[in-house]
This record gives sequence, structure tokens and C-alpha cells, in this order.
Amino acid sequence: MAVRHCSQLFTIINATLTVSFTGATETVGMTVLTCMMVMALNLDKQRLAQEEIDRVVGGDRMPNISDRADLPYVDAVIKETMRWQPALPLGFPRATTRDDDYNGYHIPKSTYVFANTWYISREHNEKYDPDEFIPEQFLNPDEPVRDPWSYAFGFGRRVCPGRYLAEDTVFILIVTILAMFKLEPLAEGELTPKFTLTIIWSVIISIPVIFTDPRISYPKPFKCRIIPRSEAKARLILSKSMSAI
Ligand code: HEM
Repeated sequence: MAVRHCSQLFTIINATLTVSFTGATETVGMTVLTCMMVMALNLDKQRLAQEEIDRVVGGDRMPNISDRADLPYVDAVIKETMRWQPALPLGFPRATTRDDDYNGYHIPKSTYVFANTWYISREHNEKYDPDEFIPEQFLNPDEPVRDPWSYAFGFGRRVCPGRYLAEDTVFILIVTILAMFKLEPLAEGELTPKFTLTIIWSVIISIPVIFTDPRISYPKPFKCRIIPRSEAKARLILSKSMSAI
């Protein structure tokens, strides 16, 4: 079920924070958690996203899925989250069903192959450092950057069948959290987005030190303040969560 309206916000945030989304949908939880972390790390970007939400949605209702087209900066924040640290940096391993030759390489039958999503996300770009969190790169029509929605979900026949559900769900969770709450690190320097190289399945990739195992990569437990952005918003959250019970 796509989350069209995030009225059970507290429950959902709680579920997200404890990463209790199970199975395939866990990747949705990871993406939302990653976004919360980068928002706490990048307060200037968080403020830009919130200003856009306030302009479009106003203060007396929660965002809904139909606001998405009018929220390009929030959309760019989500894309940049998926690029900056893809939930599945090497996708799922697959095995070849027959001998193959590709680009001068002979790949025997039954070889494990990976789509290196991490490498695509680090594609060379003259202007932007791939380790920096820069949503703005998705907003310049004159210099198009590859859209992470085109590679974060895999490729071909076995592409993720949940991608459209994931897209809507990630959007509505993040936009609602940003509309209602300010996210702050607990202490200066608490979260360090330093990248480190690591080898996984014989492939070298880099991940932030604050993330877990790169096979399925999500933030290690982190502390941050989640503060309602105003009294009015606190009342709105309470009224929605009470009416959802
Ligand atoms: C942000 C969220 C998500 C991400 C980043 C993600 C990513 C991926 C990736 C990279 C693959 C491997 C594709 C390949 O091998 O080419 C995959 C497979 C799969 N995903 Fe997702 N996924 C997400 C959400 C979901 C959701 C919400 C569902 C279901 C409700 C789902 C169900 C599946 C299933 C069943 C497969 C296996 C498909 C197959 O082997 O044929 N995913 N996903």
C-alpha cells in the first residue's frame, strides 16, 4: 500500500527509526533514514526544502502525493540521497545462465555478476564532488545529471518491481517529516560523513564511516533531535495521529 497521506506520522517515524520495515521494503526505511541523517548534517539544504514545502503546502495541512510536482527541491533532495549513498550499492548478485562475451571479457556460465550502482553514482562530474551532498545538481536543465531513479533499482528483466511504490512511499515519508519537523544533530561533529574505501565481493567501493555493511547499506544508529517546527505543526501532528487511532 502506498502511503498517500502520512497521518500516522509518529508510528511511521518510529517504524522508520528502528528500521522495522522488513524484507524488500526495508530499503525504503534505509533511504528515509539516510535522508534524515543527511538533512541533520546539511541544515542549509534542510531549510531550503522546508521553505519550498511551506510555500507550496502552507501551514495548515500535511503534504500529500499530489504536491510532488510542485516540490522540485524536495524531489532533488530525495534523488541526491539515493545517489549519495544507494541502499544497495551493488544491487543483488545475479549469475549468468550461459557463457557470454562482453567488451572483450569472457564470462563463463554460472559467474556471479553485479550491477555496480555505487560506481554509477560516483560518475565523474567536473562540477560536483560525488562525496558531497548537492541536491542542486538535479535542478539545472542545462547540465543534466544521471537520475538515480534510473539505476538505484537495478536493470533489465529483474529490475525492482517495487520501484514505483518505493518512489511514492519515500517521497511522502520524507516530505511529511520535513514539513513537520526540524532535524538536528545532537552535538557538533556527532555525525561525520567521511568516506572510507572497503572491499565487498571483490569490488572496491567507498561508503561513509557512519554506514553499515555496504551489501545493504544503512546508517549506523545515530542520535539526532526531531523537533516539531512550530506549536501549530505539533497540534496538527497530534490531531492526525489521534484521528488515525
Ligand atoms: C528505495 C527502495 C528500494 C530500492 C533502492 C530497491 C532496489 C532494488 C534493487 C537494486 C533490486 C535488484 C534488481 C536487479 O537485480 O537488477 C531490487 C529487487 C527487488 N525488489 Fe526492490 N528496492 C526498493 C524497494 C522495494 C519495494 C518497496 C519492494 C516491494 C514492495 C521491492 C521488491 C523487490 C523484489 C521482489 C525484488 C526482486 C526482483 C527479482 O529478482 O526479479 N523493492 N530492488
